[in-house]
Amino acid sequence: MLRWLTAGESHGPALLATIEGLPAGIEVTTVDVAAALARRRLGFGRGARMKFEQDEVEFLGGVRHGRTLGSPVAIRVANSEWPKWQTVMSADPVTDEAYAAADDVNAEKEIARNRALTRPRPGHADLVGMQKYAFDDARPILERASARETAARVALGEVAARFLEQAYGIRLVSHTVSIGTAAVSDDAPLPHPDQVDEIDADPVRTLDGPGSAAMIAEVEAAKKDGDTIGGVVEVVAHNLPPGLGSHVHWDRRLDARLAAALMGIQAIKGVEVGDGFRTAARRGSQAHDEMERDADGTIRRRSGRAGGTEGGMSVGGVLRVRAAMKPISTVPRSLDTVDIASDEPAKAIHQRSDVCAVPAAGVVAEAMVALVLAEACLEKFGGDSVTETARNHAAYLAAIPESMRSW
Ligand SMILES: Cc1cc2nc3c(=O)[nH]c(=O)nc-3n(C[C@H](O)[C@H](O)[C@H](O)COP(=O)(O)O)c2cc1C
Ligand SMILES: C=C(O[C@@H]1CC(C(=O)O)=C[C@@H](OP(=O)(O)O)[C@H]1O)C(=O)O
Repeated sequence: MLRWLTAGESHGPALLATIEGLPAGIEVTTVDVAAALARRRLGFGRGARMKFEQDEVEFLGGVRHGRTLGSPVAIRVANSEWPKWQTVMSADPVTDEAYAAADDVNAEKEIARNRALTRPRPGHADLVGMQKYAFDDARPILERASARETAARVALGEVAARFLEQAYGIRLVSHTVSIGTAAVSDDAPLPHPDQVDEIDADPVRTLDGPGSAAMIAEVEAAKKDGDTIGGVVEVVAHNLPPGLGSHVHWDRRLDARLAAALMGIQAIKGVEVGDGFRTAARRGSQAHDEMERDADGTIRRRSGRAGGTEGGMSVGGVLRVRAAMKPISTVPRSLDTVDIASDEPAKAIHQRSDVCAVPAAGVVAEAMVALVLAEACLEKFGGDSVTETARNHAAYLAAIPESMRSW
């Protein structure tokens, strides 16, 4: 069983992430995790924070001399913002007098920062969070609702991705498919994991030159209008074995688990496995992946419309999932809301924010897919060391009769 959790607030001292159930022997270092976190900070349209955020990483447990021990892995990702927020986000009680007495040139700013946020943003967690958790201030809600938390997931996702590659040769890549109405061309080839650096070098994380220029223009136009913009990202995983997940129960279906994991990312409002919604508009003869035997007798699917799952199981080879992100809800030109302190109509809170975080969402989606696949692989192959689970994987593949081999 693979279990993982994150903790921490956007302006608290740090985020914490822990994962339990990974085997021993995964090679992973703080440099790997820091590199993954740097990828999440990328992307045209992100706010000021990403320019100075350091995402300092520390393993607190579970790794020794660059290899996992089989014990829970614990990772701390520091928040560069913490020094400015120590009073506002103090775990222990702080009085107004303590603010005033603070030997701090920013004392006034801190007092301002601590004022109750009473103009909830439509589209953010503010109002419903205040109702549910009985706060008259949105601060305690937005601090955890913030997608700052995704840094912790990306840290864990990197450990999962190292594991998948070392044990089973599974590799992942993500890219941006569209921002606003601008999209990569329909016939653009699927990205390969070898192209990650090339994708990351593009301001919106795509390999499609004209698509990139059009998406950048969409972000620029939104920014100029004091607006925000969303889009669609895709994650592609290579070299999957057949049979991850199961058809026997809804919550064991790999597609269901991927959908839940992607939908669990802040601001993701739609998930597609393979051609998903586009398949719904096709006839059956054009919707499925017909099979034939290759010259060497291996069963080959002629297309990948299903995205690599049938019956809730990976079919083997390439997996392809998409996630649709809504526009950021902290809209600079501010949406109408109600001030819950004065009961008056008001403009929603506006604090520093991203205009577009779609490229970063791709990196987060990649991490979530890695975590789901790591869990599904461990269910299928078990093992307490990388060597043991790799051996089980090889034995499973070798035991599939030749007449049924499909890759
Ligand atoms: C990578 C990433 C960055 C985000 N940045 C912001 C932001 O700067 N401002 C904002 O209001 N929302 C941002 N969001 C979205 C909010 O966190 C999200 O809309 C909010 O938590 C409410 O959840 P919901 O949209 O899923 O309903 C971001 C989301 C992601 C995935
Ligand atoms: C901090 C991150 O994203 C944040 C996500 C976010 C939100 O509301 O989701 C709001 C902003 O936070 P802040 O008020 O600190 O600028 C973003 O910067 C991050 O991704 O690391």
